[in-house]
Amino acid sequence: MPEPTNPPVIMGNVPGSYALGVFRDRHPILVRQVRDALPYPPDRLRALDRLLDEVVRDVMEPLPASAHDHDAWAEWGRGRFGGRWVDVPFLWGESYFYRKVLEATGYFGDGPWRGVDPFGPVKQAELHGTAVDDELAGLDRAATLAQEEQATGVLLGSLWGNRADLSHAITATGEGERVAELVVDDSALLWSLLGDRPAGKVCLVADNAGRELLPDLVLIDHLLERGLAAEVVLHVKPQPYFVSDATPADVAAALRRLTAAPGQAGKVGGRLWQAMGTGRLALRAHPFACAPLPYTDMPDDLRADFASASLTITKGDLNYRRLAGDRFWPPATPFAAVTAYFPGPVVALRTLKSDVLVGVGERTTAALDAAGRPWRTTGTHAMIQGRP
Ligand SMILES: O=P(O)(O)OC[C@H]1O[C@](O)(CO)[C@@H](O)[C@@H]1O
Repeated sequence: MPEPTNPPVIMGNVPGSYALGVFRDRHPILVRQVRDALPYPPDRLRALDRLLDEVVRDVMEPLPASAHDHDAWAEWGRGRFGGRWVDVPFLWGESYFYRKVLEATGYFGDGPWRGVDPFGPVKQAELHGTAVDDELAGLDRAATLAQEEQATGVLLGSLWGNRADLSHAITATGEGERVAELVVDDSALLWSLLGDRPAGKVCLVADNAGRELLPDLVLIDHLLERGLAAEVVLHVKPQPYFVSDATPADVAAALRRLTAAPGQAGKVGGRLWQAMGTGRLALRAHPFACAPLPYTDMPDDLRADFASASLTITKGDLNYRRLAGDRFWPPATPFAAVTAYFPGPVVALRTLKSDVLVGVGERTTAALDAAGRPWRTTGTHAMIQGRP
């Protein structure tokens, strides 16, 4: 398949655009929420106030020279510091924003706030909320279904779990009803990639913790239990990112939540706990997971990991943006062409929360546009999109 010519990168400064709204509206709210979420001391509060001022004045400052990753960001951000936040690529600017939040809270510092997740309180509230109780109880009902329905259920559970994203929730007006009909449905391809050959390694590149990670873990258990995967590597973020992105600590918390639950949920938790102990389920938190770069730029060790998998499943909108490239692709551009660089079969499970879209025919986009309600950035629509 010929390589498509790269269309323009999504920038933050397009008037009226989704990206501009994230910089202008969401980021200041988020800094204020972080400020109020934990009892920070005066120096951290001052640092958070400086960050708030920086995003409101819209002048991007570099990381302090003492930051452990100062040089990497200086290189990635060459020519950008001192300029406006909105004038950088959307993906780059959002990534840098979350890095600056961690700097302000002292996450990497030498003080007592080192390693304290600034988004911990919202993640914990979600994980221990009653919505999760209900969702876990649903696993008992699902266990009575026929095998094929169970498989569909765990896949759709993981897919729609992506709506539970606490960064999107900040400015979203209500949850918005989900539209059951998928924009793209390559689920048959996914099952055939898993079932038509001896079970191998599956990489699952996770997105959000809590209400998304729990159904991801249920999907992983399904793959291991049904012999569709011999081993699973669960990729998470090495540090807090995009509010609710899953870190190793969030995986541990989700597994504890599962094992403490009654019924099927507890059984799933017990099996996965054991799988972690034997290495059938491995955790990886590669630094590249928080880099402001698309997967085309992935380092060799990560490439080798994906290359050795019989399937990589990526979760969520941000991973989709990194997989396809955060660009204004004509929606009909084939997914297979855009992801040809990826070192193995890949399937993306995503609810649509940003402008990137490929592999969707003109008829479908026209019909969705004609329905007269926003669908590309609201998380109401979803897709399962892959290539062998
Ligand atoms: O949790 P997800 O599905 O990766 O979505 C995160 C999304 O939230 C945003 O930060 C804001 O909507 C998007 O830029 C991003 O793609």
